[in-house]
Amino acid sequence: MSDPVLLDVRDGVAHLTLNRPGAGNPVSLEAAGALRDHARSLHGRDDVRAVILGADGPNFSVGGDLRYMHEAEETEAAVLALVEAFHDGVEALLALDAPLVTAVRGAAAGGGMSLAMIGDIVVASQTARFTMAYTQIGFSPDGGATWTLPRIVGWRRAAELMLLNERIDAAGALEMGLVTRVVDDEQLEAKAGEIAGKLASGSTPAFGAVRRLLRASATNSLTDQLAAEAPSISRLAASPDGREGVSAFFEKRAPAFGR
Ligand SMILES: CC(C)(COP(=O)(O)OP(=O)(O)OC[C@H]1O[C@@H](n2cnc3c(N)ncnc32)[C@H](O)[C@@H]1OP(=O)(O)O)[C@@H](O)C(=O)NCCC(=O)NCCSC(=O)/C=C1/CC=CC=CO1
Repeated sequence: MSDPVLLDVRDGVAHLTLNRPGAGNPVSLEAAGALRDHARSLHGRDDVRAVILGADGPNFSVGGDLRYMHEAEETEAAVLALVEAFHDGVEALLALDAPLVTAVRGAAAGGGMSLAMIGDIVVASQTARFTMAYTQIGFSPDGGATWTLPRIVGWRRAAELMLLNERIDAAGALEMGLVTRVVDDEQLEAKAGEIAGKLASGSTPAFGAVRRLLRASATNSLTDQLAAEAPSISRLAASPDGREGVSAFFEKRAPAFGR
């Protein structure tokens, strides 16, 4: 059987593609493991300066593979194994300096929605529809959704998404701030590629610092955050990219980062 998640690196951008289109790209044990392994393989690669996580077919992902969970003999152990593989993949993506663009068409349900939400930039097509889905089958969320969603849309709306499981269409997702860009269905890959391409020509260490600082801000006090920002900016200012950025400013040219 083909790889449930494809990886292709070209022009500084790693393309991760969920590849079970006929089944709606469920997060199966195989898919979670493949996502984790591919994400880990990107670590230490200087040629990866942005990542796009998208999906083949009409749906981004219907979420955790309910058939696997339903048929498991030891349900708790089986679901834990699946969630741990899934979470290892999420952690591996979050640990990269390279920013993450998620590209969503069709359904992003349960773990599929959680996965879409870890993008730094989330692009949706007109067909996108999001639902937390978990509690309607008696589950609690995973994939970091109880962390990301309150920070993206606020506690009140996050609670509603997780308790009522309403389907949010692309316009609703844009209005709520779940996504920042909605494009025609046939434009989705091009728009995600355009954004990732722009990010890939930027300063990857600076983007990595932004990702870490933003996440740390969720639990840091302002004093702690100031203490984290100071060594970060000073280290980056003295780095090759920082020096190039400032030189380019004075020379009135575009900076050439990380080459
Ligand atoms: C909103 C839907 C995602 C899409 O609705 P619709 O387009 O109307 O399609 P359907 O007719 O409902 O479904 C098409 C077929 O796909 C099967 N299917 C749908 N979801 C799943 C799934 N999650 N696992 C397995 N199979 C699924 C569905 O049975 C249909 O098959 P048949 O044609 O053979 O009948 C809608 O489908 C929907 O609401 N789906 C359920 C969403 C859901 O509950 N997802 C799981 C939430 S829990 C979770 O995500 C948990 C984890 C745990 C572990 C690790 C990782 C992630 O998450």
